[in-house]
Amino acid sequence: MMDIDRNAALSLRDLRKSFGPVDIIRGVNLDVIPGERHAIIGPNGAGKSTLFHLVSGQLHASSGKIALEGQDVTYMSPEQIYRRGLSRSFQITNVFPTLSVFENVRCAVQWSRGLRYAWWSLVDRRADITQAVEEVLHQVGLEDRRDVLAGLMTYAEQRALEIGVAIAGGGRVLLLDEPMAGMSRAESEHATELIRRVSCNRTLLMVEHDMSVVFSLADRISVLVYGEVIATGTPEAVRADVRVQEAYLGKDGH
Ligand SMILES: Nc1ncnc2c1ncn2[C@@H]1O[C@H](COP(=O)(O)OP(=O)(O)OP(=O)(O)O)[C@@H](O)[C@H]1O
Repeated sequence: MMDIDRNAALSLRDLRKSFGPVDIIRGVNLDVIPGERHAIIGPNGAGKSTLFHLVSGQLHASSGKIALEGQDVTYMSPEQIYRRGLSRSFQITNVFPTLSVFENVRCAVQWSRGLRYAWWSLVDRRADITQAVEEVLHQVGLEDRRDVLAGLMTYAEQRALEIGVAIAGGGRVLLLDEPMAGMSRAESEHATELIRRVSCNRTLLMVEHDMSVVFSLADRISVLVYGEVIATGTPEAVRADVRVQEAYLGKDGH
């Protein structure tokens, strides 16, 4: 087995995951370059979510290796991986509906700094935390919504907040799982710009079904089919790849 790439933001080597007798991830090798926006595409059931769960520690690999910035994290817990600089969002909206936008982000900032048990009243006075929260709200364009209860916002705004919650921990590597799911065309164009902005000084790994978003946002794309990466490359290279066309993109000009 080739060793991990210590210079990669994320390096996966011969990664495998089976559920009982069924092999779902079947020997994935992938190096995500620091600072790039990398998208994973593939048909339903290809294993994209499973791969994300492995990288973020929600699931453990059957075999193989995962390194985050050169450190082996293969069998670490989600919290340990998070503390080493990996933040993720989920397909399912993951915000507290009865807290305000500001409070949602504050919880995330606080938690990432290990202040879970501090008194709220004291936390209120922590100017550095307030400043960090405001910076996140600015990045995700929700400054004007800071006092609104999260549950009362539109779905697209909740997804933006969810990205805010993900980046609030200050992770250098950001995993986004289908950030455009359920959005209208206009909403997903807006969200694309948001993701472009928040990924400026981070490494982004995203799973996304919306091909126009993937092809406009990603520096590189990996195509996962039946648990194997069949191609990795620039959008142009992936679009031109005959195996990708056969296996996935079809001939309808995606
Ligand atoms: N906990 C589990 N136990 C058994 N099988 C599972 C489990 N989780 C996922 N699978 C199976 O693994 C396969 C890959 O699922 P996964 O959700 O990773 O695919 P995906 O590429 O994310 O699909 P989609 O694009 O539809 O979200 C599916 O056949 C699924 O049924």
